[in-house]
Amino acid sequence: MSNRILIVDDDPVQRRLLKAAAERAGYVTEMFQEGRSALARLCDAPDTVDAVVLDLMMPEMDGLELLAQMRERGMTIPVVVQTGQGGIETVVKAMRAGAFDFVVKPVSPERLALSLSNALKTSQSGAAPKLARKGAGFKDIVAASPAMERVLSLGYRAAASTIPVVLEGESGVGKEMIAQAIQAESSRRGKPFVTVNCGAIPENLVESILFGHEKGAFTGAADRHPGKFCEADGGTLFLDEIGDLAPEIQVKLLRAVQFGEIETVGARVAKKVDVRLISATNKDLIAEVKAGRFREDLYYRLNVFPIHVPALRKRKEDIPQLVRHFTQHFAEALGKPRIRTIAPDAMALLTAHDWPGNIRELENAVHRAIVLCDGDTVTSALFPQIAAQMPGYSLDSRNETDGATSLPDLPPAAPGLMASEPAVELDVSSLREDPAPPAGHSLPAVNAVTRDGEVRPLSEVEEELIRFALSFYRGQMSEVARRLGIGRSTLYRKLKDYSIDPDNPRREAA
Ligand SMILES: Nc1ncnc2c1ncn2[C@@H]1O[C@H](COP(=O)(O)OP(=O)(O)OP(=O)(O)O)[C@@H](O)[C@H]1O
Repeated sequence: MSNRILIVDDDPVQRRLLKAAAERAGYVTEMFQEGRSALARLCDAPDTVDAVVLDLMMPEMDGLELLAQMRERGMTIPVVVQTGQGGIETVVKAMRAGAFDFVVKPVSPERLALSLSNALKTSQSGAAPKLARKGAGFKDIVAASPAMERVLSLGYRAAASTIPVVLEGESGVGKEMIAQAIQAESSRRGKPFVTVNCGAIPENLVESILFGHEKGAFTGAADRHPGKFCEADGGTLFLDEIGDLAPEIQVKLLRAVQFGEIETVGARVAKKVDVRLISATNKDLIAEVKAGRFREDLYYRLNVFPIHVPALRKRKEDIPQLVRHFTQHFAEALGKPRIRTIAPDAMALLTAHDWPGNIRELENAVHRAIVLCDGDTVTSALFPQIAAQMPGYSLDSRNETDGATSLPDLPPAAPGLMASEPAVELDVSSLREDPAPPAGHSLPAVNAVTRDGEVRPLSEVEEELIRFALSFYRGQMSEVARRLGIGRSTLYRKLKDYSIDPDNPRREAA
């Protein structure tokens, strides 16, 4: 059956052009001249729409508003936004709001067809094929940074006993993965590892899900249910989002931890269980205790061995290894063994991004890129959402009709400093970082040669490199100095010499 595309544009001429182009590419179309009726249609039957082509500038509910409303309602239908020449700022906003791609008016039928086919490919590939999780040990955790080495070393120690552990850290940093590794490395390996997301269970069901219920214990309890504590008997219970647990359940949990016994709903006697507890939270638990939302006695019972898992932006050294790891995994999982190379501009972009969604976000971004990758190289053009969020990276509208979101424009053929670096062999796989960025996706590198083919003066190259490093490391002076291999005072002197404003390295200092 043909895919159905919603076209939302207030301009009747544009609507006709888009309809003709989409239908020529084999899609069924539905037309809307403003955002509100399109939203009503989407809310009515979202499953019957495969993609949306959305004009950003419309009266009343504009494209950005419609996009926000769709995301608020949890709709993941891919949206291709279209903008007029020079509307790049709005495009950046739209990409941040989750648009899949953007095109510039008047879009060519070929460009629209390519964008829609990419959008449909990603949405139809479904959820990420999960990495091997059950039984995964410390060896499966990718870590290159000293911060993660510390986490792993604490994890190994925790595995040597049954001490209650609390893993603290933002969502997506790998807390559950570490909990599994602790279990896999402990004497309980091979025993049940049961996960409960305390924040996701409706309040009235938490007690029976955790501690179980007898048949007929309450209306609707048609059968006996053992509960997660019983399921985990002999193994480990992983309590995710522990900070979301209601106060009445906290009391019962305290009893289970203190006495090793649980009270099943509707049962007359308590039951002994042998469960190792690992909890996780992305809240500041001590602040929750201070605010009276989390019991202090329970806090001290659970938090005997705290492990803080840092956010990915605080351990950027892990990013290249993670990118290679996920690339290899998804290339295999999606049957694309041809993908063996990561372009340096892609690696630079991914390393510079701050990853608010941490490793989960990185994993999803690489998954999406591998789905879209038709060649053998992962390029930065496969990460338009990330590029849109990067200060210093510009979405160059001139190349949009070529089907690519291009990154900073540089003299095309001149060999850059980075381009002269040798290929890097990946340690985790046979993947290779490509030393030469493909044409049109040039690295924001410093070129060694002028457009006339002559070597540039050292001072010019140095100045450009310092400006680039300041943007790349977001003005973190110690990091910039360390990476450039100079002292901080030398760096400050050079900023003065070259009149570089560290807060805005692309401009001249005042
Ligand atoms: N160091 C790592 N190496 C490889 N994969 C990782 C690593 N850390 C996390 N992941 C992957 O990232 C994803 C998110 O990890 P995980 O679910 O463990 O995070 P979390 O901190 O428990 O998140 P949440 O708080 O939202 O539950 C998983 O698919 C996991 O396999």
